[in-house]
Amino acid sequence: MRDFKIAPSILSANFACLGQEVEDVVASGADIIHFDVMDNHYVPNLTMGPMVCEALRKHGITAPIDCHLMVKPVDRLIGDFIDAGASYVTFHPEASEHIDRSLQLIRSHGCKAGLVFNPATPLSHLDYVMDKVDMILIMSVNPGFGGQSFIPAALDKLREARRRIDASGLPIRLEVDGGVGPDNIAEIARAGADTFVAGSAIFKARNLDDPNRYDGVIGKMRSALAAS
Ligand SMILES: O=C(CO)[C@@H](O)[C@H](O)COP(=O)(O)O
Repeated sequence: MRDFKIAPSILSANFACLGQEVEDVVASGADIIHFDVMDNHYVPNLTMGPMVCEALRKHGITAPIDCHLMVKPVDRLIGDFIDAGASYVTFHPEASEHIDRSLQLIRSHGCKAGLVFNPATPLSHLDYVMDKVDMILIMSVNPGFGGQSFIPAALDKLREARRRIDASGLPIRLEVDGGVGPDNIAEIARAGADTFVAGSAIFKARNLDDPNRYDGVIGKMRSALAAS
């Protein structure tokens, strides 16, 4: 069985008590915290910056934080997020003038680097940089908002990304983001994903017996993965 990771997207958390929300979701079994950064320019929404990432680290969060930068241009912010405690920094090929340079910049700070593919962005951007990525993120919705429906064409793209990763022999994670939940996670895993971002599916499904826990929904996702 692949080493599956579940990464709640805090875009759907209660921002009024974000530190507690992240603590709760980690205590409920989350592996990675997915941190969506939107600039109201590359995508039509505005969310959080490096200060929020730093605040989570100061709050005591030690889980990996996966910063998905939906910002353009991206290079100037990379160092700020790494200084703030990011474990992964991923960005969109459309947001960098020099993709190879941006990937190297991330790795040069000792951070893991990733490229993100919108539904209509071809995987050919990987052609000459496979050895410089630690993560490939396939968007299964158009970026900018939580709560959208999974775009089925992402399954073919995941299969193609998995083929490229296996052919490379490199330890690259294959992440999927958008419309993922307990009902479709098995099919998505069979297409090749190993890292699953889920925002609304997790944060809208607190345990009925304890509003500070999300074990129920995370457990359902793990069971579906185990049976996939
Ligand atoms: O990056 C994004 C949206 O741009 C995602 O991380 C969403 O936050 C996923 O939300 P759900 O589709 O799981 O509600």
